[in-house]
Amino acid sequence: MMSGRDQEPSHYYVGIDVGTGSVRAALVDQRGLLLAFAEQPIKKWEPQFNHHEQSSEDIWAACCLVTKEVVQGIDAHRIRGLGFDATCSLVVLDKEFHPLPVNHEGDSSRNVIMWLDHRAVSQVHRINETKHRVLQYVGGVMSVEMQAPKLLWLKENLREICWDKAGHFFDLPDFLSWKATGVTARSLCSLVCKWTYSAEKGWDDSFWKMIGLEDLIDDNYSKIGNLVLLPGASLGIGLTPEAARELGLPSGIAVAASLIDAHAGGLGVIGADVRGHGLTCERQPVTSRLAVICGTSSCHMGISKDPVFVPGVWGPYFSAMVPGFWLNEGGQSVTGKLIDHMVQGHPAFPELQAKATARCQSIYAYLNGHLDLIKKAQPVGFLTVDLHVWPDFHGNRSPLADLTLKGMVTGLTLSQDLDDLAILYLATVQAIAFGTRFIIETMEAAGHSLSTLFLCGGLSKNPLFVQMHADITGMPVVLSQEVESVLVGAAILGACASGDFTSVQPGLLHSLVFSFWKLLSPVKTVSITKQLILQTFCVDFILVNKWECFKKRKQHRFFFSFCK
Ligand SMILES: Nc1ncnc2c1ncn2[C@@H]1O[C@H](COP(=O)(O)OP(=O)(O)O)[C@@H](O)[C@H]1O
Ligand SMILES: O=C(CO)[C@H](O)[C@H](O)COP(=O)(O)O
Repeated sequence: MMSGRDQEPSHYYVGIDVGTGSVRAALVDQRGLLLAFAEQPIKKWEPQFNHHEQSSEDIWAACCLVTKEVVQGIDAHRIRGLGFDATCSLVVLDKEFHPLPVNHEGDSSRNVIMWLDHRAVSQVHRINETKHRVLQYVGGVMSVEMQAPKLLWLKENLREICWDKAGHFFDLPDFLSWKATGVTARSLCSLVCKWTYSAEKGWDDSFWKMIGLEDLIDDNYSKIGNLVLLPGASLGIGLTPEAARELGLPSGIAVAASLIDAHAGGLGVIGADVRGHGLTCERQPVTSRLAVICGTSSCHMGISKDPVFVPGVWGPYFSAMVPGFWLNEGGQSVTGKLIDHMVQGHPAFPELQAKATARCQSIYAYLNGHLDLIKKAQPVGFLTVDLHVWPDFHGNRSPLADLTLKGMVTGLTLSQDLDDLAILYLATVQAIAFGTRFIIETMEAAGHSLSTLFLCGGLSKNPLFVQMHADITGMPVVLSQEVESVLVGAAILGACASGDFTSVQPGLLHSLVFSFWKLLSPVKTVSITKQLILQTFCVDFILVNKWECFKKRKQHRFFFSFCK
């Protein structure tokens, strides 16, 4: 273990994070400081409603561009390791590793079914009807966003142009590590969380037979992975000369087995050193912390020493994020995407854009300022006394685990002005925070004991989003000093693979604060204290009432099925 953040940097690590909307890279030194950052948008296609596709070539090209940018001017010999994280989208390649189409149009450049794709509704329904034992480890109900239903959809819908020709099905994080090293080993993180693999028992043949995908068992599961490594393990002999040329990195540097993006974010924040901020979690085990990674979606990552079975919450997954710990992953399929959708779809959006541009502000900074203005002396929560949003516009991932649920807004008027847009935005943010509270309460009812939230991801840059999560959950929210914590998580993988660090976390599993994380993830802000909750008592009262309504979501589900 290396010591001290005062030590001169001698080693660098590159982290690459592939989100839904963009690829980001960072150069991180051995003190955990982020020295350079670059971002590049990636292409997305929605050829049909609920079909979402990407291109693995386009994603790789973006990885190359951002990596070259962050290592510019750096002594390449000091770069010791590379780590990837990515969304858990499904990449399809033929036997020669060329892209295959995942669409009826036969367009092979679109060879990725994105994680938020909901095309496989009938397939997931049939998978869930089997009640197979592997379902116990995904919260009791498999999500349409996981890989088994998508594979079944490909077999049933694109047999000739895709399924029969396929040689390799990768989770996107594993595709990236293969592309960098030529090694087809899969990360335990991807296989356990999205593919029904068990860290203890491996693949379950009976599951694949029962759902009609027995052909995947052939050749010892060679198409979906038969060599499984812990995240951070070094792959083969490192970066191939071809990938090194494309990325602008030295050939042969260590490349790590990857993580899903939410898990990299969790790894980047959950062990932060909180000493000196008066937080109760300072004296509590790391299992009292909930990492919430908020981007296009939000993922709620809680760990435990023993498996906890939480209905409607994914997991328990062993060693999928922090080695030796079980992971439960709650989630909301659209959060950042929902806020963008509500704001961009409002008639006053062009006016908002113009006003924000005139002030050189982001639309969200402008909206937050506007809410401050219109609330006058009142707490901001009063603005949504009559307006309520139901956030399940893309189904409910957790804890209801019901993809058929829909979104709803109540309390609409004929107003179309900027005030109206700002209030709708606030109600949406609140609804998302209520969703988080719903997940937390469900996890606690099943045995978790949580006291503190650790937020990261694009939405954690929005002070209103952070504050609402604190107010509505009643928990302190900790933000890491390094806002790009997901990238820090990816760089931790590279640091581990290089051999400079022995593990993604030190051996002392029960220590309150992990020293490795202390090194990599210092705390900047404790955004709310109990005192602040008291100051906003009136808001709290309204939020409590809203919460009572929100909890009645099961009735909402009934309403929808009744109308069908
Ligand atoms: N500074 C910011 N203020 C408010 N919202 C932000 C900010 N930066 C990003 N976001 C929101 O975060 C979401 C994207 O987060 P990000 O982590 O980049 O997503 P992904 O990893 O899914 O690509 C978007 O909905 C975007 O509007
Ligand atoms: O299911 C996931 C994690 O387990 C998805 O990868 C994640 O929700 C998508 O990430 P993001 O919202 O950051 O793009």
